[in-house]
Amino acid sequence: MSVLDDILDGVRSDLAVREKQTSLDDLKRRVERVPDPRDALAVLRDSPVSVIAEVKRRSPSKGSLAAITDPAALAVDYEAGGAAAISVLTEQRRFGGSLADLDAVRRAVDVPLLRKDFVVSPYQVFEARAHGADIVLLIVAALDQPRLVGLRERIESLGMTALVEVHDEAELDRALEADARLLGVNARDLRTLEIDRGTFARLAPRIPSGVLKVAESGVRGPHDLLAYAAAGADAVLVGEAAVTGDPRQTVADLVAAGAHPAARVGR
Ligand SMILES: O=C(O)c1ccccc1NCC(=O)[C@H](O)[C@H](O)COP(=O)(O)O
Repeated sequence: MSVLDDILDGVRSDLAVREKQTSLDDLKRRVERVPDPRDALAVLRDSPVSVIAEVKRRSPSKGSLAAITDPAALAVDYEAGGAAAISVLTEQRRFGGSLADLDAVRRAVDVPLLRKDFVVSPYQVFEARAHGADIVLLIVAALDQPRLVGLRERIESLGMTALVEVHDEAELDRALEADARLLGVNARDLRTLEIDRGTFARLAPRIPSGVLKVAESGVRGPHDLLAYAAAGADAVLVGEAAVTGDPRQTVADLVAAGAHPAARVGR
């Protein structure tokens, strides 16, 4: 069984428990009391290369990354550093995240929030909206095509934006067929956990110009952002480097690199 399959098994078990605790109707009622989602596409388009910083406690590839006792304080640092959006990992078993983290971050910052999880059901989309997310991750490798399309439509019908994540050419074709408007290319192979930073440059030429491109994973510092930018990235998603260093400074350095004229080369 691959790491991704193992994660998905756990996600489905945990989801079944939550569905028993809170009905879909209750979730929908909660959604009605939550302010409208932010226009994440407009925000991400606002600077040459935007930075999405991630609240990431641990990971299957690295184990524990940082003792994040206060996710809200971390998010405030990210926002102060200039992050255009913040990604909150809500998967519990392998990443140590939770919807409580999403709530805490939502209360603390105003930038768009990404619910970063392994979404397989409309219930999780309603959860994301009820807990203040503006963007929801859809991982193509975790979904068959009808489900991918259905979830993307559900996310957009609730006013949110779908970040559709791919890792290879076949997944990219499926994402485009599903009308993805915000597309993430993950350098990390979720089945083997290997990182290949060349993945973005390989796939980017096949992505239509109207689609916003996010380079995910493996960003260690400004040099990686500039390399992704040169290959056409509109935004980068950074987790490990942000939580293991000085979060505010790390993000500020990336934001400065993303705003530099050199970041425009190749775009
Ligand atoms: O991070 C992992 O080990 C991982 C393993 C299996 C599935 C997903 C995983 N990570 C999710 C991500 O895509 C990253 O958290 C995100 O792109 C940031 O990556 P990084 O900057 O390399 O921490």
